[in-house]
This record gives sequence, C-alpha cells and structure tokens, in this order.
Amino acid sequence: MALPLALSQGDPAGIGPELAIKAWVNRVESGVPPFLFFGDPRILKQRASLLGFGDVPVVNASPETTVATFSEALPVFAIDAACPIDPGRPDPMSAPGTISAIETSVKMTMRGKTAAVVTNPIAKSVLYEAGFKFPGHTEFLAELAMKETGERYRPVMMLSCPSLKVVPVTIHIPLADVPAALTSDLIVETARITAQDLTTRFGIKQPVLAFSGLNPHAGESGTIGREDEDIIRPALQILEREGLKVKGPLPADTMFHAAARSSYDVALCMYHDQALIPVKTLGFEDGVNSTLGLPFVRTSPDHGTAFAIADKGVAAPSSLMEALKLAAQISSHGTGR
Ligand SMILES: NC(=O)C1=CN([C@@H]2O[C@H](COP(=O)(O)OP(=O)(O)OC[C@H]3O[C@@H](n4cnc5c(N)ncnc54)[C@H](O)[C@@H]3O)[C@@H](O)[C@H]2O)C=CC1
Ligand SMILES: NCC(=O)COP(=O)(O)O
Repeated sequence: MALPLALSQGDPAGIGPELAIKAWVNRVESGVPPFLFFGDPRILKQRASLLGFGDVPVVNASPETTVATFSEALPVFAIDAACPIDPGRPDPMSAPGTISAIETSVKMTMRGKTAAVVTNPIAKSVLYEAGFKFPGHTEFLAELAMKETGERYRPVMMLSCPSLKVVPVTIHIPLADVPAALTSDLIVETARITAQDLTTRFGIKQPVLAFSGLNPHAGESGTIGREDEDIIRPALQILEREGLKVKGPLPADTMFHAAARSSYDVALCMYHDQALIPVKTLGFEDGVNSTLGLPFVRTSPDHGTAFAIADKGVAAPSSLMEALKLAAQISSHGTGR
C-alpha cells in the first residue's frame, strides 16, 4: 500500500488547521492523496466546530493506519500544542508544538514511514520570538535532514504555478543585504540544484534557466549598477560551460510576460520579491512552494498563515491541495536524490 503524506500543522492560530479539514472534506472530488496531520487533534476539532465542520471525524492515527483510515476520518498523529489556541492570535508559547510537528514529519519521512513532507504555514516572527534560529522551513528542513544522515544539504526554494516556476537566489534577508549576499558561487550552486531537481523530480530533461538581473534593465551594461556584469554574468558563463541551458541576466520587469515565460522553464531571481511577486500574481490559488536539494520531497502552499481570516471560514484550501498532490506525484518516483 502507498505511504501517506506527512502534513505538519503550521501555526495553530493560522489557517493551517482549517485547510487540513477542507482538504480532507474535498478528498474524493479533488483527488487529495491520503495524509497524516501532525498536530494537536483538539485544535482540529475546535476549528472544525467553529467553522461549521463539526461532523468531520478526527481520529488518532499512525503512518501505518492512515491510508486505511483516510476515507472515513481525518487521521492525526497527536502532538500537544501545550497552550490554548485562539484563531488569529498567534502565541509564541505554541512554538515548541509547531516545531515538533515539523521535526516529526521529517523524521517519519526520512525513516520511510511517510512518503513526503507537506508543511502548513508558520509565522516566522512568532517562531523567532520563541528562539527559532532558522529563516524559515527551507533552511530548518536541511538541518533536520543533516541530523538524520550526517550529510550537509543546500536547500533551494522554488515556487511554481501552472504558468511559471521561480527560484529566489537569496531568500529571507533584508533587501539592503541582498547585494552583499549575492555571489557568483551562490548563483552557480543554486542553479545546479535547480537544474538537477527539475530533471529528476519534475521530468524536464534539459531545463532552460532564465536569470534576472539585480538592477533596473539588468544594469544597462554596467551603467546602472555593476552586479549584473560582475556577479551574475560570470556565474552564467560557468553554468554554460557545464552544459546547462541559461539565459540572462534579463531585465526583471520584462521577463514575466506570457511570451517571455514561454522561452524558459524556470526563472532564477536575485531576491525574494523579484521571484514571488510574479508567481503569486499569476497563480496565488494554485501555487506550490517546493524545497529542492533535500533528500526527501517537501512541498507547501504558496501563502502564509493569514491570521486575519483564521476564524472566518473563508480560507481557500486549493494551494494546500495542490501541494499535497504534487508531493504525492513527485515522491511516487522516489526522492530524485
Ligand atoms: N510556508 C510558510 O510557512 C509561509 C509563511 N508565511 C508567514 O505567514 C505570515 C503572514 O504573511 P503574509 O505576508 O500576510 O501572507 P499571507 O499569505 O498569510 O496573507 C496574504 C493575503 O492573502 C490572504 N490569504 C492567504 N492565504 C489565503 C487562503 N488560503 N485563502 C484565502 N486568502 C488567503 C490573506 O488573508 C491576506 O490577505 C508571516 O508571518 C509569514 O512569515 C508566509 C508565506 C509562506
Ligand atoms: N515567502 C515564502 C516563504 O515564506 C516560505 O518559506 P519557508 O517557510 O518555506 O522557508
């Protein structure tokens, strides 16, 4: 029997519990693969009754019992939240439970009990307040993988929707720090991992990688900033010599219209918003965040915790459902690494 996916709870005061309930309710008509929710069953039950899903049966389960249970009830691997949860009001006291749900999902997946990790959104600032030392899941997952195998992993964030795939080369750092963080080595390493995983996990034989510039007009031949010529172009030359198909550095403002998008498989952008604005504009409802470079498959919805709507019942589960389907599809061929 196929293994279930591990779905971590995310911030319990956010929309994660609601999305899990709605994904389970839509499982048949939307083809949602079996998942095991790692989190506090009391939170799921509370949220279900608050939002009019009180008839959803929530049962304690293990990876071994999930697939058989899934058609009848929402299976939960119980992890204590350790504090009362008020939807929309995040509390750093819930951080240990949030982190433990991620850790347990990874452990189960790396030990072959679950097929892949799908994460519900966490609020970075809430976890930072509780002492969490990682910028986000992406880097934390690499650390957890290293704990399991002793090997170092270089994680790469990729967001995708049907019409676009993007990779931010620098991720959660202040914009003012981007130019100093950007090096040819960082670009080359990010591109190699992206190209490998696009081939092994996404079935794109020889992906075309398009690179944005950093400055307006990709620096206009070095007259509006030097990074495009001094850092990005040399990285592309190295990649080209290695046989990768690359384009750029391209002006970021003109590389995302439909005709431009049809000329490449993935856009590697120099900072977070340069990459995420186009993909969330084109496909917020069905966008998926995947972590490349890890020894297991991880996906997540493209959005955050949406605290302002966590008690309203209006959160759309579509992005989480796409994340679950993509994780199942990729992991059915192995990890690709
Ligand atoms: N993978 C993750 O763990 C991610 C976590 N975050 C975290 O989420 C928190 C909030 O971030 P924001 O920038 O406000 O982004 P957000 O995605 O939570 O919300 C942005 C807007 O989209 C709406 N929205 C989000 N998801 C929705 C859904 N499923 N259905 C309907 N409307 C939805 C929200 O109500 C809000 O208006 C931050 O603390 C951030 O760190 C953000 C992105 C990803
Ligand atoms: N903006 C994307 C995001 O915040 C997702 O980060 P991560 O938690 O997947 O590392």
